[in-house]
Amino acid sequence: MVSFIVFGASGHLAHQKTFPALFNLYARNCVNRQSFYVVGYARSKLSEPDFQNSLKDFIKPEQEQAKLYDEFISRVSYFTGQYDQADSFKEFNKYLENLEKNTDQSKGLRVFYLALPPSAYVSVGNFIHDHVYLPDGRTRMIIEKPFGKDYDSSIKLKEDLHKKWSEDEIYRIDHYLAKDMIINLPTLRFANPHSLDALLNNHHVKSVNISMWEGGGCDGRVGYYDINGVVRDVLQNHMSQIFTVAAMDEPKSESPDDVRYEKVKVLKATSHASLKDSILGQYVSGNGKGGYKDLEGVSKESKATTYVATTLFVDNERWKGVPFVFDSGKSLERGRVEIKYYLKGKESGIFTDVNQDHYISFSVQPNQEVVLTAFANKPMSSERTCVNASLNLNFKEQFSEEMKNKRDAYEILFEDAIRGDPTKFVRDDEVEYAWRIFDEILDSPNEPLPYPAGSTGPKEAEQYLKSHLKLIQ
Ligand SMILES: NC(=O)C1=CN([C@@H]2O[C@H](COP(=O)(O)OP(=O)(O)OC[C@H]3O[C@@H](n4cnc5c(N)ncnc54)[C@H](OP(=O)(O)O)[C@@H]3O)[C@@H](O)[C@H]2O)C=CC1
Ligand SMILES: O=C1O[C@H](COP(=O)(O)O)[C@@H](O)[C@H](O)[C@H]1O
Repeated sequence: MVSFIVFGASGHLAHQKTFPALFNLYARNCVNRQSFYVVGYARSKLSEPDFQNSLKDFIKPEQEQAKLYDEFISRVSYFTGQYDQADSFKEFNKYLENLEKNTDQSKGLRVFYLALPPSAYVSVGNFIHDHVYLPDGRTRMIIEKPFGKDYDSSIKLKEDLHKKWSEDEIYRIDHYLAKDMIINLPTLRFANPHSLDALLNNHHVKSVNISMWEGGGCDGRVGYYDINGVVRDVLQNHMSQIFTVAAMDEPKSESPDDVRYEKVKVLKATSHASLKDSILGQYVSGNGKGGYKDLEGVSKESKATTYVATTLFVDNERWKGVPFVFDSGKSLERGRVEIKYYLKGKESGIFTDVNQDHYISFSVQPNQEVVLTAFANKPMSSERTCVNASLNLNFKEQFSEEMKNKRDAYEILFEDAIRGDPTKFVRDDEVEYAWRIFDEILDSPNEPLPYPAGSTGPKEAEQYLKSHLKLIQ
């Protein structure tokens, strides 16, 4: 039997992401339906039917899933409790034992998911361990970013959690690790050593651009965003994770630890971001959209950064000398996430007269696509006429059947946590090294550079990207 317990069940994330993902797992038969129970836990005093009803607007079953939805909801219950009182957890243990009473309790698994502000993690983690913990690897705790607010606080959080929990019981979510293209990247690279991965090193690559552009602004999240900004929000976590998968060497095996060992090796060999070599910006009104400071609750003095461009180097054999340039922002022209490895031009031979910023790109969203741009001779031309061409692997076209059943990242991660596979979760040392890399640019004393909402970022970023990526055009 699996009991999946959602702390903070009354909140935004639980409704938006957690319960819909749990329903999908159930509907797709990815869990044993007969022995799967979901319990919402929060302080808000809600009756079970009221809580179940509150999920209706968020879970969107297909027409033919109506019966499954009712079945799923009948397995969702709700418990009102505190996060800082032992009595609540003692009561909760009785509640869970009662729920699990008709099953073989020596085989039961409890997965605790903390959709809570991080300030509650340690207290809740301690009480779970003291009062509702099952031994023998049958308890897992999933936590959400942010894992601290800088290097020092992340170490403290780790140490506090490790007083009771072993590392292999803690599952730190970074949902980017469960995006299609990121899951696919090791296969695309290491299963194709003579083609794709053969290109990905400092013999062929002159620079790498990891971009995470968001079309949306910070509406509805200013309380969180104003103290965190873009570096804490996405660069230290999602973009670092993309970076490690994009830069790592082939792991010795597919075991979670071998994979994460290679990712950590990259982070350890990586330089630290500096304020001197970064562009930090904040959106102002433009293109018919309001600016960051126009949002309710934002002070006119706010220095929160909503745009960043920065550059890192990896000091290892594969990547020595290749700049990894990151750029990310809110309220940009469009949303797109991609890794682009820019390829070197020819230095000798018969084609040195043509040069272009050719690249191999892995697009994470909105489309999942691998593109290799290259020169070709113009067809039907008897003379040598180099033109730009491209080789494309578009997931929607080549895997049309599979892409019809697209799964949300949370669904994939919950299934992995239930199965006990931590590969797509973040290990403690990954978090620490990533904080260390970005510590200097977390809180800049400088005024962020303005850029119009709906644009491509601060005007200074254009030149920055061009020169750091060594672009010709
Ligand atoms: N929302 C999102 O899309 C994402 C959120 N996250 C992370 O997930 C976690 C939860 O996010 P979200 O659901 O948006 O947060 P909410 O603000 O909605 O909080 C979730 C629940 O936690 C309880 N809560 C709120 N404030 C406190 C507090 N100060 N102390 C203890 N409990 C509190 C409330 O439940 P009650 O009072 O009923 O107990 C609330 O319903 C956060 O760590 C966030 O950073 C990560 C990625 C995306
Ligand atoms: O964690 C976060 O991620 C989202 C972007 O996730 P996506 O799956 O929609 O690309 C980001 O908008 C948000 O600010 C951040 O907290």
